[in-house]
Amino acid sequence: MTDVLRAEDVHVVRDGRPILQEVSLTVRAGEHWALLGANGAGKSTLLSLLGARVHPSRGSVEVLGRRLGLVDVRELRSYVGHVDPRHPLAEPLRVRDVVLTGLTNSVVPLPRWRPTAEQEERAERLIATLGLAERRESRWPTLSQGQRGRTLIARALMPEPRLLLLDEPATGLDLPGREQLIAALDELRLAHPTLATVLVTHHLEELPPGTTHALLLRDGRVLAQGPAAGVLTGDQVGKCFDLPLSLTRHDGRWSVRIARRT
Ligand SMILES: Nc1ncnc2c1ncn2[C@@H]1O[C@H](COP(=O)(O)OP(=O)(O)OP(=O)(O)O)[C@@H](O)[C@H]1O
Repeated sequence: MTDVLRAEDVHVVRDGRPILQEVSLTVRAGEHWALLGANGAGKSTLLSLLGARVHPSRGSVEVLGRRLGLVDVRELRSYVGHVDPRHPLAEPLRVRDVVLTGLTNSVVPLPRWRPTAEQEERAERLIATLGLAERRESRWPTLSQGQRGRTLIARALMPEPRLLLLDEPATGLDLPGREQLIAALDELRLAHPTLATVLVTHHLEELPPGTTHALLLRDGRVLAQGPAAGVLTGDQVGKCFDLPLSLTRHDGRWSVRIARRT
């Protein structure tokens, strides 16, 4: 399988403080990674690095064989969809127009820019895949947080990225919103079999059943990584959060609780 992303021995230092240390990660086409760790462990920093928004202080990051620092970051970013729940949209754009801004990588439509018929068709298909067909004409301020999240995923997919980065996409969602998001992510996996994803979350309950791999970060270092079944265990996740944990998996979904002493 193709390497979509390869980070090797990456270090990030901010204000003289190490934020990430000795992080290596390879993501291949069709893999779906969960990135877990306590507050401040470095998850968002790692995601920004993978999305070519932050440069490593040491080590290398390659997106589709192109090395960060040696090629135009705008070119690298065009291969990566980054879904940021803090998307700074203030204007009352319609869902379909927000989705189309994924092509211009702008917050609002660029003046005089018009999509082609194929681009409009792609936007419609993604809107349908993300379960937003009935909302295509709704305006941003009238959308629920879950609908906004799914709109941003469709937007990030417009330029046909090979890698989709999702930073806590279920934050603030109610139960139906969270479940719709998880179903939409699984649908996406089936509709785009070569797409790779990296999803940051605090809650294992938010992981889609299609999650194939996991990486646990602790204090800026990789505690464990690899196929999800081997990494998402009570023992490993417990070490990551410094708690005695018990994990179970049912119908592809994970749940976690404090382990009871016997
Ligand atoms: N711009 C910055 N300058 C200095 N330190 C920073 C900067 N951004 C983040 N940090 C620090 O880097 C560490 C990792 O932050 P990061 O946001 O990557 O963690 P996280 O695992 O995503 O945390 P959370 O779960 O709280 O979102 C934290 O200690 C944070 O204070």
